[in-house]
Amino acid sequence: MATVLSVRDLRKHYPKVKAVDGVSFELEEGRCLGLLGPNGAGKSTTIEMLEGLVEPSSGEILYRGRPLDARYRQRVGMQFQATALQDFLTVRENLELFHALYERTLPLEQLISACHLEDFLDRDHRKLSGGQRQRLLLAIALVNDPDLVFLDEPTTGLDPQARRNFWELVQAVKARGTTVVLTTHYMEEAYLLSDDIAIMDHGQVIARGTPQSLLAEHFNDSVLELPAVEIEGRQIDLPLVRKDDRVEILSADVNGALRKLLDAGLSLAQLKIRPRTLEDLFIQLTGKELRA
Ligand SMILES: Nc1ncnc2c1ncn2[C@@H]1O[C@H](COP(=O)(O)OP(=O)(O)OP(=O)(O)O)[C@@H](O)[C@H]1O
Repeated sequence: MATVLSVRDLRKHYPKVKAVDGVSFELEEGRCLGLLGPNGAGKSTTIEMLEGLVEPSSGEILYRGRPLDARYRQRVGMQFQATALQDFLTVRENLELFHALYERTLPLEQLISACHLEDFLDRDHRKLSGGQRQRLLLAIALVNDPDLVFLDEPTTGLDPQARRNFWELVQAVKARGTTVVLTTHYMEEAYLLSDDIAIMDHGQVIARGTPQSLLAEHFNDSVLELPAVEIEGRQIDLPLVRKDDRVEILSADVNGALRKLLDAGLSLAQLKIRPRTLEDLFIQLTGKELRA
């Protein structure tokens, strides 16, 4: 597999904050890298430097072995914020505007059908729903048939159905072999779409790997969950974590934990057992809850 992006010791220091402070990674062709991290971790600044929009303080970014240049700008796709859309123009006119900026493009009708824009082509973009707007912004990101596409929190603010629909579109983009860099606050989204995950905090990458390898590396236990009322007032020789009206028990020996709960006379009718998730890993590594 060819390396699409090589990032070495990338930094962006502002007078009062080290927004990005020594990020290095390689991204292989056709893979999706999910950048995760709490607010202010440096994800957007990293993406903006990779997009060529923000000048790094130091470090190196190579695209297919060469520094970022005019050719790079023709070959990458960026999902802009809605502010990049032109007011008073329809969806089709906005698409045409971006279409005209590139030498190599996908036929507009193909983009319209891939991103399901048919029903509101003649509407002013300010009259679109959140999901429709994100689909338009994705279509614009794909207008130049990019080799590498950046999606910065593409589903923030969407309802669960619109988010799932958007994931299908991203999976279709991946199926074409396009390399993707994604930032997200949704762990389910990261798990589903990313081949590789980089968790950032304080401007640095603090964990990197496939979702499965990260979980295997950091956890050997499962989570047993019971309603708190089941446990109240009982002595149980297990590490318990109170979460609102539930209690979580972390155990690498599920059989042993179940025996102890039964010996203590608990009803296990409402017991849930789940494997560890990316959300658990995120909280363990950053000490922060996810943004709602
Ligand atoms: N132009 C700027 N001038 C000064 N500080 C900045 C600038 N841009 C970003 N920062 C700071 O750099 C840090 C990283 O910001 P960044 O937006 O990259 O984080 P993020 O991980 O994308 O956060 P969020 O999840 O909230 O979008 C923050 O402390 C932010 O306030």
